[in-house]
Amino acid sequence: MKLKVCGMKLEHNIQDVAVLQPSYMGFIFYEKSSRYFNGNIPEISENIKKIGVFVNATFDFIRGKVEKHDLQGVQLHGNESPELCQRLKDLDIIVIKVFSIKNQFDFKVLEPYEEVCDLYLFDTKGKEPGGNGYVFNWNVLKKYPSAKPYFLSGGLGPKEIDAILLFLKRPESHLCFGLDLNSKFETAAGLKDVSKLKAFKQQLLANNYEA
Ligand SMILES: O=C(O)c1ccccc1NCC(=O)[C@H](O)[C@H](O)COP(=O)(O)O
Repeated sequence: MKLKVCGMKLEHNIQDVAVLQPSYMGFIFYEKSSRYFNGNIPEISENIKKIGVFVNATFDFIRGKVEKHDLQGVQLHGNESPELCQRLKDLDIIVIKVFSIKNQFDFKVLEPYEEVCDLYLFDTKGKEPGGNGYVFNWNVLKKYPSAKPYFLSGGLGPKEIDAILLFLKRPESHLCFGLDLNSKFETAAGLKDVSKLKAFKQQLLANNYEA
């Protein structure tokens, strides 16, 4: 099970979280977010993929951030078109398209994205485009029609570990590729609590999920 720690902001905290070796780290390039990243990413292990998070940004803006920060992938949280996803995929980076869910979801909207992104991320629909801090109804994923792996996201925190472990035993989770962690592991916006992340990872490992 891959772990993605999203909404990293401060250099020392990035380095501390990197010690835990999450597979992915997310940096939010959306000015309205309290986790907006406007710094420099310190040297971290090459095993950690750096993912830029965007909301309805232009191709040139995204490419600029990919080049400046040597990002290995992008995560798109707005109404980005399949054409934009294709242009980004042509840069040879990982393209993660986000879809937000509450109690229902029309999976037909995935169809135009099937060929043009690498992974989906299912987040909770809320007031903000991301980082809303609560879970959606995972039963919706029982109808997931695609063969594409996805990240489960939205309000995942230490208190959700039992529910997550149960979910991972259910058939609809068989394409769940990773867990995306954010606000439930913070002491302040963008500042991750390393001990909470460490404990969460250990609980996954204890249940035989490589993380
Ligand atoms: O976290 C934000 O502030 C944010 C703002 C705008 C777009 C995306 C954002 N976060 C991206 C993520 O991948 C979060 O991890 C995801 O939305 C889940 O967050 P949370 O509900 O806090 O666990």
